Amino acid sequence: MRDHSNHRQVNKQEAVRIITENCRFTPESESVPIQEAIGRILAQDVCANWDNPNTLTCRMDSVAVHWADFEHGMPDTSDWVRGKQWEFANTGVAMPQGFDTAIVVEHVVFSENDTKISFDALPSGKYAGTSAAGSKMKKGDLLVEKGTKITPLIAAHIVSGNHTHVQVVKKPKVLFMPTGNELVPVGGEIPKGKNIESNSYMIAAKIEQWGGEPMVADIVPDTKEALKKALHDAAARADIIVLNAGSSKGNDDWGIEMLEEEGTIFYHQTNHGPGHHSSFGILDETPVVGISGPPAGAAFTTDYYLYPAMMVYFGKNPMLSKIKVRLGQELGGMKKHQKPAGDSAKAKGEDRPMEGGEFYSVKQLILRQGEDGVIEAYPTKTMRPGAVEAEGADAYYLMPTWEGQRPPQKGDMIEVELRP
Ligand SMILES: Nc1nc2c(c(=O)[nH]1)N[C@H]1C(S)=C(S)[C@@H](COP(=O)(O)OP(=O)(O)OC[C@H]3O[C@@H](n4cnc5c(N)ncnc54)[C@H](O)[C@@H]3O)O[C@H]1N2
Ligand code: MOO
Repeated sequence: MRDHSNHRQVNKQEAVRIITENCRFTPESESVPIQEAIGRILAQDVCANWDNPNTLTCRMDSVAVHWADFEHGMPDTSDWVRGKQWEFANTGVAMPQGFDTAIVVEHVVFSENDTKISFDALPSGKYAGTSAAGSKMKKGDLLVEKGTKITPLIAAHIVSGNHTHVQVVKKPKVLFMPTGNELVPVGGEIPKGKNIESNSYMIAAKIEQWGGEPMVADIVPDTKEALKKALHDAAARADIIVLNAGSSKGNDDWGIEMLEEEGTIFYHQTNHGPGHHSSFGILDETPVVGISGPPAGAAFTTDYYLYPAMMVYFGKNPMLSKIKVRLGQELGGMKKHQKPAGDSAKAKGEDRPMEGGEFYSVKQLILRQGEDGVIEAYPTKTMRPGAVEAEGADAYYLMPTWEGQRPPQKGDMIEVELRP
C-alpha cells in the first residue's frame, strides 16, 4: 500500500492562493468580428477611429436659428422665412448649413400652416441645443480598456468608434482528462461493472461558459504509464489540464503520484468535503487542477478551483464573490464529521477515519430577501454541492465541523460565496 502520510492538505483559501500564484500564462490575442466577440476579453485598448459627431448636430427635436438674431433679446419674427432665418432640425442630425443654435420645438409657437413662427423662450447662448463635433468621442479617445469583458453594450460602443473587429485574448484551451478503467463513453450497452463517463459533458460546458475552449481527452486507463503519456500529451496541447478521478487512495489511483513524479504538486487534498480530493500541480509548465471522480464532487470543485485558474488566464479576479447573509433555517443536525469517533451507526471500517484538525462541510444554499430586506440563506432539498437536487442554488457555504464548533443557528450571519 502506498504511503499518503506526506500528502499536503490545505484549506480552500490557501488552495486558491496557491493556484493564483502558480498559474502563469502568456495568452496570445486574435482579431474577431465584433458580433462574435461577446463574452471575450479585450486584449488591447480600443480607441475611437473618428470624431463623433463629425459636424455640429442638433441635440433635440428643434428649430435651428442664428444666435446673432437672439444676442440682444427676443427678435421680431413676423417676417421670418423658413430656410432663411429658421429651419427644422431633429435630434442627432446635422445642423442645417449656417445655423448655429437650436430651440426645442416645445418652445416654438407655429402659425396654423407652419409658415410663421415665434418663440416663448430664448436660447442660453451661441450653440445652445447643439452638440459640437467630437463631443461624444474624438479620434484617438480611449473607448474601452484592455481586459474588459465584451458585453452587448460594450460591443455597440466599440462599433460606434468605427471598428468592425476587435483584438481579444485567445480562449484558453482547457483539457478535461477522464481517468478510470471502469469508465466507458455514453451510448449502447454498458458492460457489467462499467460506468458512463459523464463528467466531461458537465465540465466542458462550464469551461465554455467561463470563456475557454474545452478539449476532452480519451478515457485514460488506471496505469502509471498510460497516465504519464496522457498528461505529457495534454500539457503539450492545453493551457490548463483538469485531471479527473484517480485522486484518492485506491490501489489504482495514480493521478497524484504521476503529478508528483513528473511535475510539481503543491497540495494533495483540501480540508473540505465533498471535494476533499482536490489537488493542484504543474506539469511541463501547464497547471493541472485535480478533482475527484464522483460527479457531485467534480461539479462544484471546478467552480472552486478551475474557475480561479481560468480567471488568472484572463487577468480577472479569481475569487468568487463573498457576501454576508442571514441563515433563514437551521442547516440540519450534526454531520458525519462532527460526530465523536465511535458514535457512528456504521461500522468503523466503512467510514474513512477523520484526519483531525479543521474540516469543513460544503453546503449549497438558496438566497432570498427576508421581510426586513436582509438577504437570507435557505438549504436546498439536499445541501450537498453538485447534487442535481441542489442545482439552482445560489451560494456555497463552508460549515466548520470540527470538535468544539457550534453549527450556525437560524438568524446567525454567515459568509457565503456566490456560484460563478
Ligand atoms: N479509502 C478511501 N476511499 C475513498 C476516500 C478516502 O478518503 N479513503 N475518499 C472518497 C471520496 S471523498 C471520493 S470523492 C472518492 C474519490 O475518488 P477518485 O477521485 O479517486 O475517483 P475514482 O475512485 O476513480 O472514481 C470514483 C467514482 O466516480 C466515478 N467517476 C470517475 N470519473 C468519472 C467521470 N468522468 N464521469 C462519471 N463518473 C466518474 C467512478 O466511476 C466512480 O464511481 O474516493 C472515495 N473513496
Ligand atoms: O473528495 Mo469527495 O468529492 O470529498 O466526496
